This record gives sequence, C-alpha cells and structure tokens, in this order.
Amino acid sequence: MNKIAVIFWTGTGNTEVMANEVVAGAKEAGADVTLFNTSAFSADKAQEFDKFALGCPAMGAEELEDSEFQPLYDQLKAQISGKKVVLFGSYGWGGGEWMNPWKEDAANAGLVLADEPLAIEGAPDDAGKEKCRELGKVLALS
Ligand SMILES: Cc1cc2nc3c(=O)[nH]c(=O)nc-3n(C[C@H](O)[C@H](O)[C@H](O)COP(=O)(O)O)c2cc1C
Repeated sequence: MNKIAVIFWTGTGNTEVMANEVVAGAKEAGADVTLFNTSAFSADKAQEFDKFALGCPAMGAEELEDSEFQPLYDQLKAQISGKKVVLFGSYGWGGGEWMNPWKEDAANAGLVLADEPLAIEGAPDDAGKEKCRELGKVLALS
C-alpha cells in the first residue's frame, strides 16, 4: 500500500500552497493521498497511513507552530517511528534555520526522511511549486 497523509499547519496560506503541490506530485506518482489541516488530523489516525508529508512554517523564534502543530507532531512521531516522512514549510527572514532542529528531531524519533526537507521563503513561485511536487513524488516512490 502507498497511503500518504499530507498534514500541514498554515497561518497565511504559504505552507498550504506547498501542501497542495506535494499532494499533486504524490498523486501523479500513483499514491493514495489525503490532505489534512492539523485541526482535521489526530494521531490515532496514524496507523491508517504508510507515509507522511508534514508541513509547518517557521514560527516563534525558528520553531514549529506551538499551539496546534507541535503538539500533534509530538504525538504523531511517537507512533510513526520507522515510517517514511518528508518535511516542508515556508519561512520569512530566518533563511530556513527552523528546519534544522526539526530535521534532527525527526531523525532522532526514528522517522525515515525520504528526501531532504524543503524550506521555501514566503509564497512558492512556479519553481518552488515544482520542488513541492517533486517532494511528493519522491515520497510516493520511496
Ligand atoms: C508569529 C510568527 C513568527 C515567525 N517566526 C519566524 C521565524 O522565526 N523565522 C522565519 O524565518 N520566519 C518567521 N515567521 C514568518 C513565517 O514563517 C512566514 O511568513 C511564512 O511564510 C508563513 O507561512 P504560512 O503562510 O504557511 O503561515 C514568523 C511569522 C509569524 C507570524
């Protein structure tokens, strides 16, 4: 089975645009993909999926969004150790720094990163959208 959950949090829509492109890329590669805003997903659904694309912008001071995304991610990572995952999100001024501790944390939790995380400044342009589709494709084919 190749069931993928794409789960994202967004404040102003940029990471949602990325999430939609990740979905498109994974579908093009033949996966069965479902898109969730964090508020629509709970960790007890994790076992229904084989792979996960997780999207969250840089918030706080180079951190994950702390009211919805971080708590969900903390519960989820305990349940999906050993599963394939990709990470993505939009940032503003920090050069993508928030992605480094996230990547390290995911690896420490035993998540298997199917590709390098994708960090995009602001709203993705056409080239950025293509990178998102490619990320979805790589996850689907991994
Ligand atoms: C409360 C808050 C904190 C933020 N902190 C950071 C940060 O630490 N580093 C950074 O590069 N951008 C930061 N940003 C900018 C967002 O990451 C950026 O606007 C991003 O495009 C938002 O993505 P979204 O449209 O998916 O919400 C912050 C924005 C807000 C509102």
